Amino acid sequence: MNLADFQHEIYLAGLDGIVPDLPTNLHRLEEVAGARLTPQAHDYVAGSAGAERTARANLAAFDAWKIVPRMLRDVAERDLSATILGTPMPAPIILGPVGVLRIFHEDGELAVARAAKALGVTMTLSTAASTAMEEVAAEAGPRWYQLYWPKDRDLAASLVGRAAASGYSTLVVTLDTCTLAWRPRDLDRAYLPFLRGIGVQNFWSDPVFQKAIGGPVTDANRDLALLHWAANFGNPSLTWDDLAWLRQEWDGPIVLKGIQHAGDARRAVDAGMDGIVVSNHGGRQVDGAIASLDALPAITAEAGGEITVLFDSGVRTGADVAKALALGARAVMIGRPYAYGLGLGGEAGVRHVLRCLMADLDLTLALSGRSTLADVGPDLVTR
Ligand SMILES: Cc1cc2nc3c(=O)[nH]c(=O)nc-3n(C[C@H](O)[C@H](O)[C@H](O)COP(=O)(O)O)c2cc1C
Ligand SMILES: O=C(O)C(=O)c1ccccc1
Repeated sequence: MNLADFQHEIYLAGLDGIVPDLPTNLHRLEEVAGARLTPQAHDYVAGSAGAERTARANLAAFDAWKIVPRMLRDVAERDLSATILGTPMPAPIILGPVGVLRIFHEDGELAVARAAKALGVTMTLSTAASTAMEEVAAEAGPRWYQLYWPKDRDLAASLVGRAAASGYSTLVVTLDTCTLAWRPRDLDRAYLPFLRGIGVQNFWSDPVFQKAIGGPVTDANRDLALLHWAANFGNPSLTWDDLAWLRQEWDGPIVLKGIQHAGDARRAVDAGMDGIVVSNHGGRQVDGAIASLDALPAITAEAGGEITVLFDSGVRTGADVAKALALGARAVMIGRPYAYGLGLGGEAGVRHVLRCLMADLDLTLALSGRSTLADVGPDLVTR
């Protein structure tokens, strides 16, 4: 696959008067989605914590870094493929974990799995998925599993055991959401999809969970199931010491998602972790927190040589990906853009988003004189 092919396809279709169904500028997807999603679902995905200052800062941080292109470097043959934690990728772009995808489209996680598989892109399935992990696995290509570590250790063990058994190769443990933040848009609508029983499928289908509530979830015990879910979902008492237990439960790579401080990156190395995602959850957790891109340089300086550093929060364009790579990330995760793509166009909408971002990245790097990821380093950018 030539990553820039998508650009040629769009221009060729244009000769027949066919223009793309969705905007190719992924910043614009949010506006378009505003007109098409339910107001609750749109506010849920577009919204962030507090006054949404960190969400805005995440985007603005990319504006502060500028790419410095180089010329005459023979960029005719290009290859942006990478192997990240043993997973081969056509480009250093991963679908990050986004829960409750059925609020955007009836095919939810299955549509995302099909789109990702068609392009050989890795998807990360959320613990808060609206489709059970085994069902998603049956349709998915390369896949990672994101753990929201529940209070009950047996339940945690069961979730990760099921993920391993159904072929999820890397465990992504999200640390920044041991409880949901103050999110005014959701509060003002009294909207939480999980309270409506969406995003609980990995629990409903779990044998340890079912045992705790005395059997499979039915209309009769649904309220009990939701209470048990709510009591278990977040685990604010976790500490770094708990990672030793998880390390024993999971044979493959473990990635800690939500790191923003170089000291925590160091602790991840010390705890025997394989990777980290420098992320602030898209500004959905601590409003007023540092922009995720601004946290990246100190973290890669501290631990980039010892642990695989991934990045998310604010990635919308090929230039954004290039900047994160230049500042030391090995790959990026995307979140909101593919949720909008799903809501607007189902499987084809997710494919559109991925092809836009991969083609844009390829063209950005080529026009900057870089044909492989090995050519991308700190000298690509300046402030
Ligand atoms: C609607 C929505 C749901 C999310 N659900 C999860 C989740 O279940 N698990 C998780 O680790 N992160 C979740 N995230 C965070 C994303 O993985 C990612 O960190 C974030 O979207 C990055 O910010 P951006 O989309 O603005 O680039 C969610 C984000 C959104 C927008
Ligand atoms: O909304 C979120 O950001 C999120 O991570 C989440 C948390 C719980 C269930 C579903 C998604």
